[in-house]
Amino acid sequence: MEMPSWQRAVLKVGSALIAPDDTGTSSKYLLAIARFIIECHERGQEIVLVSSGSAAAGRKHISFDGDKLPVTIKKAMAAVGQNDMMANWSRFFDFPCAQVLMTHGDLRDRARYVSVRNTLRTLLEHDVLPIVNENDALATDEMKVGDNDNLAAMVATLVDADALFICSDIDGLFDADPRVKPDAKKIPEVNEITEEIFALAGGTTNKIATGGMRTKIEAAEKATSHGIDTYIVNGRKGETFEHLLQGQNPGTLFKRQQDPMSNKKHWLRHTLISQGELVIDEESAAALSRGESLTTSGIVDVQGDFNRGDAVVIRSGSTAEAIGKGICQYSSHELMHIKGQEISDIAEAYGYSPISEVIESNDLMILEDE
Ligand SMILES: Nc1ncnc2c1ncn2[C@@H]1O[C@H](COP(=O)(O)OP(=O)(O)O)[C@@H](O)[C@H]1O
Ligand SMILES: N[C@@H](CCC(=O)OP(=O)(O)O)C(=O)O
Repeated sequence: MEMPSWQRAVLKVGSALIAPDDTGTSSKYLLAIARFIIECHERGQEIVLVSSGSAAAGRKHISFDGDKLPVTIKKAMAAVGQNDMMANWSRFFDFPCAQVLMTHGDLRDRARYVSVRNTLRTLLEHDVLPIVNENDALATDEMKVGDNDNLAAMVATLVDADALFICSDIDGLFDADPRVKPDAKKIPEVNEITEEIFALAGGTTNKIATGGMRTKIEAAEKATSHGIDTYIVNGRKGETFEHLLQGQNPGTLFKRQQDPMSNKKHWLRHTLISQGELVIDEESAAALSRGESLTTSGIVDVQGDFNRGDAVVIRSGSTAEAIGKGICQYSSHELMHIKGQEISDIAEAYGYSPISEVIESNDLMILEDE
């Protein structure tokens, strides 16, 4: 099946390909992937590699026999294995590789997001292969993306890629997990990612992997809504990369949406994690869908505990539906006092003139925009 052409792609490689057993990194599957990267490089197509496998590689240095890997052990494995993983990749290329480690903290802060974006773009301009991973050794639960499928989708939007290739140990998305149902059928193309598509996904059976199929579909949802074609392919098969080089889809293609979201709206929707909720009245909901800002007077209720600058979900008081998400200029504590009031009344009651917009239209994404 023919695939759309692309100029810049993010290639995500899972742990099962980097370190397939307990003996550390292996070149078994990487050789074919590296050849693909080199061929793309020679054709002038740009690649950003998102590589898992630091923890899997670190198993060789830090032994652990139990069933459930403690977080501290996994972090230590990641710290030592990251080095091996980078060295394993670098030896295949005669162009330089750059290690870029990030956490969700670097992506949800707009200034840091722009800074990472500039670094990645500069590396590409200078013909360096960026190799991205989550900074597992340092990331806390609150700070991490948690899986490299979603991280790869965020990186793909960061660098404005036109394709995302997720290389796993399976031929694509099947109508059930083939390891559980051997007669499951592969789905070559997905035009729209619906709840039914998510329902097909099972978890992973690999102890050291993170996501399973669900996080790959989440990644596809993020990337396709930014106009990026997303593929799940089998990185264990050399012919996968021959097909890709010939412009043939060897796995599952999730087709990009025709009207992709702007960069900032995409970041708001898919990168920022909301810390609370604002319930608003009907009049305000109508104003928001006309592109206006959210003001204090339309807020009926405030839920959660958030600070100024945090993202919040906006919910309609009449239908209880989530209608948008935005960056809030007030903390939840402040809003509890001033919700439902006109700005002039607040000024009179509290003796100061607060900012009239609780969420500026610029910092707001309405779900019906998608
Ligand atoms: N519907 C499905 N189609 C294909 N694979 C699925 C499905 N549901 C669950 N899986 C499982 O997802 C696994 C791939 O995810 P994972 O182990 O996290 O790999 P990676 O390390 O490449 O991220 C497959 O080996 C398969 O067992
Ligand atoms: N950042 C982690 C990998 C996380 C992850 O998503 O793993 P995988 O499911 O194998 O892609 C590591 O390098 O070990």
